[in-house]
Amino acid sequence: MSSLPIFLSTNNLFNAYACVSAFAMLFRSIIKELIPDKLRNYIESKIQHLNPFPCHQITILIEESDGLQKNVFYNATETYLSSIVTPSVGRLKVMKEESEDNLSVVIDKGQELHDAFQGISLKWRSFCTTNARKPDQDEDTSQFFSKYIKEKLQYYELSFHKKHKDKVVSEYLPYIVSRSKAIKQENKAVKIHTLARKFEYRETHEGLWESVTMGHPSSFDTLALDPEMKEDIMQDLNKFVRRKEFYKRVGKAWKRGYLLYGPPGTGKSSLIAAMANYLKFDVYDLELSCVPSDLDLRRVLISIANRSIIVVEDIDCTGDLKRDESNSDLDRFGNKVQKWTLSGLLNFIDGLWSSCGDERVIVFTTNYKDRLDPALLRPGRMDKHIHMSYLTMRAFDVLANNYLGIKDGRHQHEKHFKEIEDLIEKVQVTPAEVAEELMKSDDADESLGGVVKFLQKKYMEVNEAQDETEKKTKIGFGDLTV
Ligand SMILES: Nc1ncnc2c1ncn2[C@@H]1O[C@H](COP(=O)(O)OP(=O)(O)OP(=O)(O)O)[C@@H](O)[C@H]1O
Ligand SMILES: [Mg+2]
Repeated sequence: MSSLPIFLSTNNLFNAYACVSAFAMLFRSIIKELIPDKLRNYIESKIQHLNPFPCHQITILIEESDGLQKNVFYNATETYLSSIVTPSVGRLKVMKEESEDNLSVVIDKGQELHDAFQGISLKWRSFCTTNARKPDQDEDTSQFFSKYIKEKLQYYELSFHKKHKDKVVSEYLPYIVSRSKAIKQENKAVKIHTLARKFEYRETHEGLWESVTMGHPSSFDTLALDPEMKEDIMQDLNKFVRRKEFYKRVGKAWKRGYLLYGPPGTGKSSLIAAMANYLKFDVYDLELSCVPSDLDLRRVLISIANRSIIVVEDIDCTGDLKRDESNSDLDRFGNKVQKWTLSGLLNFIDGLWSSCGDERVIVFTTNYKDRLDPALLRPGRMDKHIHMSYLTMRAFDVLANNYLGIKDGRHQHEKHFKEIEDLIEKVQVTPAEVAEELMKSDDADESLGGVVKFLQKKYMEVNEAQDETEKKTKIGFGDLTV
């Protein structure tokens, strides 16, 4: 007797609610026609209070497209949701974009996901609706399928308590956009671009650059540099990328120039790769000898994307850097053509053209800083000069860890590390040379022994060279005194 009324009352309750809602809608449309706005708002607010089941929830729809244009916020939502997927989601879809490193996992249609933002509970649901029907007998199948795709609508529903509407719209939704950008950036595969061969012959004005995935494994962890120097470079890069507003305020183009100088094999190119991997910026390897004129140089530099590293390697060897207006060449038809000039390049670094493009890092490398035109070295031209020097003991620790997995060599391999420490300051060896020795064996002791022998040999060579010079000087004096 007692269970029946409860069952009925639940049913009745819903029926009653439906009736009240229908009546409220009808009543609202009548008063809309007949009653002035102010009075109408008042009556409507009273009706809301009369509603026995006030709806506290609000739902936002995020559709994949409006039928014609793609909704970029839908993509942002998809990326964001894939980063907060929990084990409670029963069905997932896996996708991968060509330009990205990682797989992205998105929730499948009909699935729910819960999120929290500044204490607000949010519920997400994924939907996919299709106007499923069979093609008519006389209907062209290709037309049917293109129509079918248009009629397939994917969307997300976001529900939350209506009192949080303002916060969700003004803070949570923009947060999704910025998070999705950051996630895309983290997953992005860094590319290296080189000037297309065709460019040399001026046959094309499009596709100036060709690119491949860089795949260089160098990182700040694997770079054998003194820790303070590493930290300083990383801090400098961090400061640069977050100072958009600062650059705008002080009226400077948002870019940063680095000059890396030092002997071959000290890690200049490795540092560039580490910077690119750290910032997730593409690298544009600018081979200046392929650039026929200042006009082309401008064209090439303008076509470089933002958030990139422009690299000019071995700038001291790049054509006739010191020649300027007289710098001309013959094209394949024998005509005299003006080549790019140093002033053209400098104009792009800090002249009027420098403000084309945002968030760009420009790196010049050289083995011989003293051979560079003073105009390039002038204070303020390249923001940071980084000396890549011969190997120090602290940098060797990084190599030993990279190549042999030795974390604390002074305890594990005390004898060898002591010998290396004694010798390394007395000779000039590059990280590249020592890395070569460390690759010779998988056995740590054998490898370290090889490094010791290599350093001893270098030390003997230094001593012999010194003896030789001293001998020559003595003979010289002898000759003089005779
Ligand atoms: N500082 C370093 N840290 C880690 N590995 C290094 C370092 N320097 C050199 N190496 C190793 O030596 C190889 C050559 O280094 P890299 O090409 O970066 O030198 P470079 O200074 O650019 O030389 P070059 O002046 O000839 O262009 C690298 O592939 C890397 O294996
Ligand atoms: Mg190099």
